[in-house]
Amino acid sequence: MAPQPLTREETEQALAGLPHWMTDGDSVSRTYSFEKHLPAAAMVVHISAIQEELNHHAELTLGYNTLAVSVNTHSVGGQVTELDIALARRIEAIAPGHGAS
Ligand SMILES: C[C@H](O)[C@H](O)[C@H]1CNC2=NC(N)=NC(=O)C2=N1
Repeated sequence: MAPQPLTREETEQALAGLPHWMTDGDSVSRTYSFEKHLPAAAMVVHISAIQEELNHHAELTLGYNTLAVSVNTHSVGGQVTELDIALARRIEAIAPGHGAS
């Protein structure tokens, strides 16, 4: 069954439990900072493994010591669904282990 798009209010409620994540109404996103480049790159690989497990994939933009994550659900026309929130929660859970802040 196709996931149901969340309203903006539902999205903001869900993000209340995910500090530093934000929404523009069409996606949820967060930018992480690192001390160095390689830990940021390693977190990309770790996120990629989670994404394959969930079959849900974010846009990941790797900078020198930053990693920007942005995700929405393509199958419902690029809206936010619980699948995006679930991925954001999984990413948040691994972030401290990569020294991301
Ligand atoms: C065929 C495959 O299941 C789909 O393309 C998956 C893969 N990853 C995905 N990722 C995201 N963000 N949205 C999707 O709708 C989506 N669909």
